[in-house]
Amino acid sequence: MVTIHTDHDELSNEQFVELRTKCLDARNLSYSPYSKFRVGCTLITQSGQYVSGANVENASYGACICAERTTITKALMEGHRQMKVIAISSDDESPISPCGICRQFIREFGLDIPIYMFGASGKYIKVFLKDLLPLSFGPENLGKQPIS
Ligand SMILES: O=c1ccn([C@H]2C[C@H](O)[C@@H](CO)O2)c(=O)[nH]1
Ligand SMILES: [Zn+2]
Repeated sequence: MVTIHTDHDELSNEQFVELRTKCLDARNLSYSPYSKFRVGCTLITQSGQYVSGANVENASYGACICAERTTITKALMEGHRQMKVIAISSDDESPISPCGICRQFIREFGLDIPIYMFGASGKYIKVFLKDLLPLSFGPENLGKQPIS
């Protein structure tokens, strides 16, 4: 069973509120004319910076990119290499969970990354990557450390 957390222990109250606001706002960045399913994402880097993104769809449906991967790629291209937490939101009241490909993408940053999932009204759950992707394949299997 996945352990579901309801704390935000690794963040101050201010950081948590900012994360929630930015993550819900990030839905406005979504380009999702096909599914009309807006997903926002915000991550906090180890240095405390916030990076946001959203899902980007394409007329060739298979080319769609999830919010998590646009955001992580944006952060990497801006020079950030370590993330403290990542958060996602949608227009659903129930928090949504990252898809399999995004779980693997987050895995590159370590097993202990907290993933916040916000419902549209701000209620949330938190899970750890290792619980969403048990027995995962990662950089260590290729003799590498998580991105740093
Ligand atoms: O965690 C998720 C789940 C889905 N989507 C996007 C992909 C697609 O654009 C739309 C519907 O699947 O939602 C994300 O961005 N993140
Ligand atoms: Zn995904």
